[in-house]
Formats: sequence, C-alpha cells, structure tokens
Amino acid sequence: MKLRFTKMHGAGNDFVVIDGVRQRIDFTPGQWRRIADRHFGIGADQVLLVEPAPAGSDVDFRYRIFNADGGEVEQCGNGARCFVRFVVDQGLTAKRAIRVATMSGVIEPRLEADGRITVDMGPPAFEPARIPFDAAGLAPRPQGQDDTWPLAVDGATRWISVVSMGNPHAVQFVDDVDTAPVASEGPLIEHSPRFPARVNAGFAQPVPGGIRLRVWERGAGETLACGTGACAAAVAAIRRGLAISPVQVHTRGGLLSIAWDGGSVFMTGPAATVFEGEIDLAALPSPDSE
Ligand SMILES: N[C@@H](CCC[C@H](N)C(=O)O)C(=O)O
Repeated sequence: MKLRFTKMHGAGNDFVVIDGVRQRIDFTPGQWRRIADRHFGIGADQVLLVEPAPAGSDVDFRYRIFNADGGEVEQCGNGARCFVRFVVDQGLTAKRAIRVATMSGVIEPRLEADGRITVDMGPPAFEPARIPFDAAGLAPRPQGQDDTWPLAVDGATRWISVVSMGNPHAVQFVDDVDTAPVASEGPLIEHSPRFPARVNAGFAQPVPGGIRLRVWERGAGETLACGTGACAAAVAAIRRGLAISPVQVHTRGGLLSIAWDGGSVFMTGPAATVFEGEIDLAALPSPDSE
C-alpha cells in the first residue's frame, strides 16, 4: 500500500505533510522517525499530520507535529504556514483565515494576498514552570523587561531567556551567529536537566532592524529556520531592549517577520510546496519492532 505525501518547506525548515482528513493515519514513533529519515525514508525536519477538527470544537482542522526523532510535540511555526498552503492547495478548505487546534492550543493562520502566511501564534509565556524550566537555586538577572537565567553549559555560564511559544525555547544572544557553538552546545542545552521536557536552543545576534538567528531544535538538530524559535527570540530581543516590533528575523533559510505588542505574537513568512510523492508503507518498520 502506498501513502501519498507532500514535501514542503517554510524558510528552509522542511516537512513531509500527510492528509489525515481523507484517510485515517496512526503511526508509531518509529514509523514517524523512518518517514523523516533522510537516508531510509523521505527526509524532513518534522512530519505534519493534518486531521479533521475535533468533534464539537469551533476550529477548522487539527494539526499534529512529529519531530525527526519520532516524538510528537506541541507547536511548529513554519509548519503552521505550510499547513495553510497544504489545506488550500489540496482543496480541503476554501477559507483563507483558518482556526486550527494544536497540542498547545488554537492558532489562527491566514493566507495573505502576496502568498505569504501570517499566523497568530498566541501569547508567549515566561514563567519557568510554563516552559518547563527548573529554576531552583538560580538567581535571574534582569535585562530590560526580561529575566535572564544562568545556565551551566560545558563548564561555562550562558545567560538565557526562557520562552514558551506552546513549545519550549532557551534563547541566548551572541556577538556572531556564524561562529556560535550551535552544534556543540545546542545538544547540551537541549538535554540540560534544567529542561525536563528538553528545549529548543536559539542563538540570536542583534542587527539593524532585527536579529540573525540559528536554532538547535529539540528532536531535529539545527534547522535552516525555526518559526517558534524566531517568535521566542524576537520576543526576548524586544523585552531585553535589543529590537523593536516588527522584528526582521534572518535565518539561514529565509526571512521571517515577527510582530509583538505584548499580546499574541504574529509571524509572517513564506510556505512552499516542493513536490508530491508516495511512499510504500512496507518501507516503514512494523509497529511491533519498537
Ligand atoms: N521547526 C518548528 C519547531 C518544531 C518543533 C520543535 N523542534 C520542538 O520540539 O518544540 C518551528 O518552525 O517552530
């Protein structure tokens, strides 16, 4: 049996998108991992599953996110834009403004006239328990409106902002993202015992009009862009007094614009379809093999 999929990207953060509206899809973590595998599967940073709205809800769809490591997670900003492009292009809706349920609540994306997509990502949260971040015994250092926290990383102290965009982010500001230790310290931050649910580790550099950003993503490694990471870093930059809204976020895969006035975070950026295909379900590991 074959499974149809659409390969998409949002600013280079790439996705396999699967229609779970017209068919019922229920894979194991090992099967999601195989689909995302760049050597033995299709290859993606995340796999997105579009499902019908939960019964009795006031939303249009449900959208689920699986990291390349097979784990299901709460939120994905670049994925939200690709989700809209997908449901419109596949004829699953005629709407341009859509309400969609995610694991971390309802978000509201809309397709703009220029083809870009703006997503109301909801408000950020900063309280350590909401990340979750174990701040026991740590003294925060105020910077502007922000609290920065000392995190021990490989014998050094990194001063991080903790932000939840529905999913967890640790953002630090660096002099030059090109030389930032993303590949070496990113995994250490992701797996720090201070973050019981692990964390996405952002490295941001203030530049005129915005920030440059690289993100080591939980469950996926460094990606060319991270939408929720861009929201978290832009909000941290605004709170620290390093940027003003709207913040232009330059990632290695493209530009995202993040607006925040203290309420919902609005993210605007591109979403593109690369190709469609089908994968033989026999290529996936059996559900019992885990
Ligand atoms: N690439 C995404 C974030 C995907 C989930 C993240 N890796 C996590 O584990 O929270 C984005 O564009 O936001």
